[in-house]
Amino acid sequence: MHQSAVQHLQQLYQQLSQDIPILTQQLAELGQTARDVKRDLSSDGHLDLGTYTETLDTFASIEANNRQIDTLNARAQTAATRLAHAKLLLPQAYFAKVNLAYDSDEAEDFYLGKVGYLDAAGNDLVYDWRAPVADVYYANRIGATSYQANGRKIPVTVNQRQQFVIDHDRLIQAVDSQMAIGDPLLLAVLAANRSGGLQEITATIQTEQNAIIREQGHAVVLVDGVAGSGKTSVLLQRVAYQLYQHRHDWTPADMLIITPNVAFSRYIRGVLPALGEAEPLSTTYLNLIQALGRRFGLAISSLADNHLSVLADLIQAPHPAVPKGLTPQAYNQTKPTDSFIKRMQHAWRWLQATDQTPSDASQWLDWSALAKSWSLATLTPYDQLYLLVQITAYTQTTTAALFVDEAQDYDADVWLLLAAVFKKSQLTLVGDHRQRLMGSAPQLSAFFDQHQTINLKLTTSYRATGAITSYFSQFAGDWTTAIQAVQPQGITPNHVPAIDWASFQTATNLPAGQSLAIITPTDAEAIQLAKHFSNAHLLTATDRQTVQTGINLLSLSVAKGLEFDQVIVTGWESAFYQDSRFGQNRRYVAASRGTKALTLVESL
Ligand SMILES: Nc1ncnc2c1ncn2[C@@H]1O[C@H](COP(=O)(O)OP(=O)(O)OP(=O)(O)O)[C@@H](O)[C@H]1O
Repeated sequence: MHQSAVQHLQQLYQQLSQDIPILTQQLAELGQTARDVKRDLSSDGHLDLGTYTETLDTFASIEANNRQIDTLNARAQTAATRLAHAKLLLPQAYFAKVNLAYDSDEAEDFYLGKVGYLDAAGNDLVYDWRAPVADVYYANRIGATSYQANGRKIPVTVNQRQQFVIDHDRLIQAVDSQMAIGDPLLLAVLAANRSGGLQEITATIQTEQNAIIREQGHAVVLVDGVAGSGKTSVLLQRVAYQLYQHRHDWTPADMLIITPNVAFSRYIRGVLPALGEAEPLSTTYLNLIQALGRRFGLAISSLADNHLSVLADLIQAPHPAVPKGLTPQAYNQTKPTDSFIKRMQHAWRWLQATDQTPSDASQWLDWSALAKSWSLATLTPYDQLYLLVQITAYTQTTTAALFVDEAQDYDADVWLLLAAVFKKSQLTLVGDHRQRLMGSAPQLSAFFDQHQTINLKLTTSYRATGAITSYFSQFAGDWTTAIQAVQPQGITPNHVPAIDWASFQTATNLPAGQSLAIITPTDAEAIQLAKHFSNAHLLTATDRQTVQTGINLLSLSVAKGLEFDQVIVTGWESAFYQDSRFGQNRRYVAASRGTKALTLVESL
């Protein structure tokens, strides 16, 4: 291995190791000074408000003390961030290097890490993977090229692109990436065992994934990607990227991720902290709607039997009669030929201007009369929420960026509501149109302004061996010919007529550290199967636990989005998987959960 590379790592490692105790000490001292200043302040805290000049002196000294506290706080914040970064980088100071030449200047090495790090003089020792210059690394360019920084195009020549495997101060492997066939580091990462939660992928982000993570030209990013193509990983890396881009004005509390269930939220927890960011907010759609409903005084227990799609059209049509509950004066601010929604929005603004808004919006309009006027049997609380959001032009401004995973599973009502509530937020919606397990997925792009929307695809599947990937591809409909595998062939999937569950556990020889999933068609079968096991993990949608080493029992709908080293799918020939409408999709989802081994059991 190159001596200078080894030396460089050791120097950097030494610097980080030295900085950690220094920064820890600095933080403790700053904390002590802040406490001293506050104590002094409170001990002579009486305000000397005698004469006019004394008053001014007192205020000036309060002001000076406040400034001192602000400065101390800022210094403590800087030291705390630097300490956190040094700790994060200690096990792996960087994962890549690019050698770049700008104009006629001498070429220079840029090291890329999970976070950036400066020396005491302010020189960049490690660049953050999200820094503009890192784009040339991920975009896999070599030779004369350019990247964007602060809206400017920076021309540059990439001379060399290297990847590293590092363990603290040991440089284990260095790969010249334009020389390597395939991507040996990617393959090594993909061969690892899977249990616990999803891992961050910073060191091995692929070019097509990088384009999604760094997309900045559109407020709405729609991603349709095949099973195992890294959609969830890309979504999380994009959260981190957007936090970096907006580091002066956004915090993790400004980011919201909508996940299918609690088990999935648990599965992705930990990825952002591993990238040096705090955990963003995540919730299910139902929870989000319930919280929104409460803002309007509505108790929403279910989303079923809603009329949002119908209402979206109805509110665009004229509605001459004054809605019951509203004063005619408010409604008559606009022409009778105007749409219902235009008139209602004007009416709401008029009520606001005249200080007449209802104290309880949920009780304001006569919902059953309104339902009747539209020939609807009823307006559910969820319908009422949609109408109130539209009428009051409500926008959730506290969410700067919204992310939705498994987007294919949501119906039109969801997109109608999210598009209205989050019209000021950046949206990233990822899904796979073939992974829908019931009902029919609406065309997502129809709900957003096409000028603000970009549609991107991911067709390389990283999760599984070549054999498993080609096996599940046959059920992927229009994706079948597009899906590409990157991993070696591995073991061919295995069909068996039945499994004797009574003796299965003792007969199974699962390698240590590996996870095995037994995927049943429904929860009831997973619960039934659990009776044969003494220590299997039963996973349900509301569980707070996630994938574990050893045996996991779960239904297909819970298995969605998750992955395991080995997978056994039960009932492969049952009506559930032979269903004429959804059988293929179900098989595609089930067969794409295993990374190394797949067994299809014909019976339940
Ligand atoms: N660039 C990458 N480097 C390393 N691992 C990757 C990369 N891209 C994806 N992976 C791995 O591939 C697996 C699948 O990723 P992920 O779960 O994000 O895919 P997905 O498209 O959301 O899958 P699905 O839709 O099938 O649930 C994960 O183990 C992830 O860590």
